Amino acid sequence: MDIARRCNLLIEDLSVARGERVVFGGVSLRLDSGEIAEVTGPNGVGKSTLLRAIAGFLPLRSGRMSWAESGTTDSATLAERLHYVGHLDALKSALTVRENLEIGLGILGRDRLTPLEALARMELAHVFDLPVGYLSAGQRRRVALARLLIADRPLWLLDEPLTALDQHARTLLKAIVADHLKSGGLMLAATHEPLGLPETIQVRLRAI
Ligand SMILES: Nc1ncnc2c1ncn2[C@@H]1O[C@H](COP(=O)(O)OP(=O)(O)OP(=O)(O)O)[C@@H](O)[C@H]1O
Repeated sequence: MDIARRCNLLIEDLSVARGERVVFGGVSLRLDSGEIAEVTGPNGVGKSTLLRAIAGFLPLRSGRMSWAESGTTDSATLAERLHYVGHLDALKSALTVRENLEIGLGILGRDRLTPLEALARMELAHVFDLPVGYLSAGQRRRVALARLLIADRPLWLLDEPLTALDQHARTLLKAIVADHLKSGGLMLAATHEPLGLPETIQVRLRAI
């Protein structure tokens, strides 16, 4: 990512409903290039719902959301600027890791690392040609996270990114997140466990 490109995500007074029920309301947040926020709160309070709404998978009930960039003439939408990694890994078990990552290329485009380079960054190059169905839960998670490194998208939305990762993989993830933020990226994570990165903005959701 071009360090000269500055971006920000502005969320104002957001509320989202699932079915007839309003899950949360009054959520506001401003996130600028280089910043990370963690969304916390008890089970069922709406952390995943908030990330999915920002990703454009769920409609807003009320409130506003905007994305701004400077230093680029490309007027992409927010959906084209984000990576979303849900708590389900969205990998196809019958396909190899290589094939799964190559499908991602078609959807996300590629302008950063190759699939093999991205996998090597997550220290999993040796499983490149194995079917995903052969992998452990933590290895699957690492493959899903490797996708972040293939297409250069400034906003990362990660739902419970630490799930199934051992201590070493957590350290790898923290390093790629720190690099992303240093190069002007933004990240919003829904998590029960803090990632432990400095100056993290806290968004605490409360039951309504
Ligand atoms: N597809 C759905 N249809 C209707 N309600 C849903 C749906 N998915 C989730 N919900 C409800 O929305 C609320 C928020 O769920 P969400 O998954 O966002 O919570 P969460 O804070 O991420 O929880 P957890 O910590 O358990 O992951 C819950 O009450 C849940 O039952």
